[in-house]
Amino acid sequence: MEFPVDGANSNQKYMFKKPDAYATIILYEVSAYLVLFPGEDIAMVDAIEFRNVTYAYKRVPALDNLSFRIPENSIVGMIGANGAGKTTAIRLMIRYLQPDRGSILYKGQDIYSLLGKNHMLHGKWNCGNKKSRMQSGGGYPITYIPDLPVVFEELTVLEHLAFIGAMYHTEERIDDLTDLFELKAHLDKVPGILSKGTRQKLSIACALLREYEILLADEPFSGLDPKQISVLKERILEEKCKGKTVILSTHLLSLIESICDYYVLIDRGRLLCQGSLAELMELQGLSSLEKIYLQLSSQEVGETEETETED
Ligand SMILES: Nc1ncnc2c1ncn2[C@@H]1O[C@H](COP(=O)(O)OP(=O)(O)OP(=O)(O)O)[C@@H](O)[C@H]1O
Repeated sequence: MEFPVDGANSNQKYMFKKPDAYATIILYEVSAYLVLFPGEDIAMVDAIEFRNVTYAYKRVPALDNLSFRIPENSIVGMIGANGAGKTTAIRLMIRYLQPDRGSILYKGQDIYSLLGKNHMLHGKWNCGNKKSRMQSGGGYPITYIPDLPVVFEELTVLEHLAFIGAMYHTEERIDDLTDLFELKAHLDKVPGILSKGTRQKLSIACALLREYEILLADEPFSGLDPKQISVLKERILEEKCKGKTVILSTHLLSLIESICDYYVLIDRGRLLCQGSLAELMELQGLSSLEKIYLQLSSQEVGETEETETED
């Protein structure tokens, strides 16, 4: 590798005879950046960050001072027992619910600061064309596969897709998605006569139809046959290759172990642990995600039982 030498152009930024000196100035600039922006992680940006989030449904506590991070451009598995708070965390991320305490950040910005209050709930902020959304600062580009498909009972499969495609100006994707999820034979049917798995595929196609940066998927494999599970896994990996972030809430640990880069384990609304599989395996001295989950969740139950007995 050649480095610029003195004399050629005195206005050039780095003029050193030795590679060491060149490297030194780069190190100096990186260090200066870290001093100026100590909270910034150059290598890993957070797509989403929960900071001490607490949420209760009236008097039912669901999340308790929960903090975790979702690294950008990764596939993240959100894992926890029934009632642990995964769906609640997802509903907070899509701004369907609002935290009682704490904050949720999207790339370092409070999710509620991203667009005006009038656009906060139920996807209203998505209205308008692509250009106006870009002009409004890029908005909050999250799409969502709910745990139970949300459908309009009177609309056919094609009408669902045409409606959403028209809203987001992405009609051109309908053909590919109906092909991919084998929906072509069902285009004229209303949801009431579809099988559970086909309703789920409609829900997935609706979510993938729009432009987004983060895909939140709550039990997305529910009801899918083995071929379609494989199709969805492939599609999720492709989305990551395109720079997207995917958050998967699921109980199917062995299924997601092959695709997730990072895990967030939740128990009764609190964080059990988070990290890559390698980090978690090293930390816990165990060889699989299932073993880690079973070990940590049984520890937590044991601790609680002890406390309750003492009381
Ligand atoms: N609409 C609601 N009203 C009252 N309590 C609720 C409501 N939704 C959830 N909860 C409670 O909040 C807690 C967290 O539930 P949540 O659905 O977030 O758990 P989860 O981890 O998604 O569970 P699962 O794996 O069974 O889907 C539970 O105690 C649940 O009973």
